[in-house]
Amino acid sequence: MTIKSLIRTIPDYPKPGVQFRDITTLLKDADGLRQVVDALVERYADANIDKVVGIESRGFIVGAAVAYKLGVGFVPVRKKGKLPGDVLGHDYALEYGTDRVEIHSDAICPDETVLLLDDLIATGGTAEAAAVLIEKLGGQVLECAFIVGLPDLGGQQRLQALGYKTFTLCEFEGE
Ligand SMILES: O=P(O)(O)OC[C@H]1O[C@H](OP(=O)(O)OP(=O)(O)O)[C@H](O)[C@@H]1O
Ligand SMILES: Nc1ncnc2[nH]cnc12
Repeated sequence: MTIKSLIRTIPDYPKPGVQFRDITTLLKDADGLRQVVDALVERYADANIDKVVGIESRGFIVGAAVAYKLGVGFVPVRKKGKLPGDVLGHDYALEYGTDRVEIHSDAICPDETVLLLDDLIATGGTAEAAAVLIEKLGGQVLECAFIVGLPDLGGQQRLQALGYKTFTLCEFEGE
């Protein structure tokens, strides 16, 4: 089965009007999980990546697997107040609410090449906030990669307008 066909849609979650793209049905499928990790590892195998940054919480799952297979370290970007050390933070708006993400100040070294990974891009606010944090630490964002893109919500265009490259494994458009 394709990656897209393994993603379940839950209408009106967590708020009326939101079509929630649920990747747990993809992750629990051994072949689906393998397809996702292998496709991302193949894309970035020769890109000289130093770190993979994954965004809480769903970005941790695929981010850690990809970092392991690329043979590089994994860095979590977390929601506010969850990281124990000295942090940098950035506020952002969600499709349904607002939040703040943080990264450990010593997580990225200047000039490191970073792959930013998350499960899904909607408005792009979360990924933009994470990319800003990586750059504040001196890292270079090679690309922002996602399992799912929701082009109707404009996130990829938003990141591209800011100069970031984006990549998605599948998209849900007008559905
Ligand atoms: O492009 P955006 O509009 O910023 O939205 C995308 C973000 O929203 C979801 O995370 P959520 O904040 O729901 O947290 P979770 O992964 O812990 O469920 C998703 O996993 C992305 O991180
Ligand atoms: N429609 C959606 N489905 C799953 N996760 C999301 N995060 C933001 N919007 C989302």
